[in-house]
Amino acid sequence: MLRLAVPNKGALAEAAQAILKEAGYRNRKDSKELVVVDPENSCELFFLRPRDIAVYVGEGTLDGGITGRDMLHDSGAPAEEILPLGFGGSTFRFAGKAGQFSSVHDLSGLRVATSYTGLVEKHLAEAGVDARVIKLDGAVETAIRLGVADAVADVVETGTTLRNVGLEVFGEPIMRSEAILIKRAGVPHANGLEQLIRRLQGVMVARDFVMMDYDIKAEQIDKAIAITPGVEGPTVSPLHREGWVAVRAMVRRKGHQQVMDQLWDIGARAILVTDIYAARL
Ligand SMILES: Nc1ncnc2c1ncn2[C@@H]1O[C@H](COP(=O)(O)OP(=O)(O)OP(=O)(O)O)[C@@H](O)[C@H]1O
Ligand SMILES: O=P(O)(O)OC[C@H]1O[C@H](OP(=O)(O)OP(=O)(O)O)[C@H](O)[C@@H]1O
Ligand SMILES: [Mg+2]
Repeated sequence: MLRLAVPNKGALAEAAQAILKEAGYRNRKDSKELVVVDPENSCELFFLRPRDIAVYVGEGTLDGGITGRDMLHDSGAPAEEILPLGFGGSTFRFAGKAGQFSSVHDLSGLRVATSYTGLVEKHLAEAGVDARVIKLDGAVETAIRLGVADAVADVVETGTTLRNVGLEVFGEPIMRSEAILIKRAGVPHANGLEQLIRRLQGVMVARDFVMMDYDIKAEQIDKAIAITPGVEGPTVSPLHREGWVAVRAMVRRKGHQQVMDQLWDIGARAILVTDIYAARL
């Protein structure tokens, strides 16, 4: 039985539950359900706070989990990333009053508020900066106005939260984060983990790619294949029309309209794009 940790709240919860559902695992019926048994997939899902997930997985009580890369590094738990999941993207950055700071070195002797003390202390130590790290649970952006800190270090996605309180980021990003699948460091994959990885990869492929079909004159096929090389090479079949072929290839969803334009320009017609419902490459 694969024992898996899933965020029960916060920015990653909904998308983590959605990707597992798309991968064929059972979902919980309501947000009060903390454990779901999924006998068809030999799996047990434990709904936990995102911050605690690396701790459970690092201790070996759970075989795998979904959390943020920043939270994994912050925890210092002996767990490792095995698959980035392509959602929940953010950067982890220092911020302060506009114009006051330009690099991490300006923090020397000052106070930095954060909920990610492990991550920030490590970063400051690596930069050789001696600053005091103040641990807060959340809403850290307010700490400057209330005089608890001189700067903050927090998750930045759109930057709206910072702008709303008149702060701006400074220095290099401390980390680029996204949702990741983790397991305990240095142990072999538990039973069922390989299958989970393959299924999640399949969901990401189905999300990132579309299927493109079109007809084109056989003499143009080399140009067409250069535009739509597919994953392992496109399928080219004869068309019931002298001198024409039908082509089928997977194409990245992003930019597929430009690909259609290029195909049209070299004479492709009947260009059709369809969603991929599920995939296993
Ligand atoms: N606005 C956001 N956009 C994208 N990812 C985010 C955002 N806020 C947080 N995250 C990511 O989500 C993960 C969990 O953070 P989250 O804020 O959900 O947890 P939390 O602060 O412990 O919970 P809560 O905010 O519910 O108290 C982290 O990896 C973080 O990088
Ligand atoms: O750049 P933005 O798009 O504004 O997103 C970043 C904000 O989102 C998260 O807050 P959350 O809602 O998790 O509250 P918290 O600070 O209390 O954890 C994070 O801590 C930032 O405050
Ligand atoms: Mg938060």
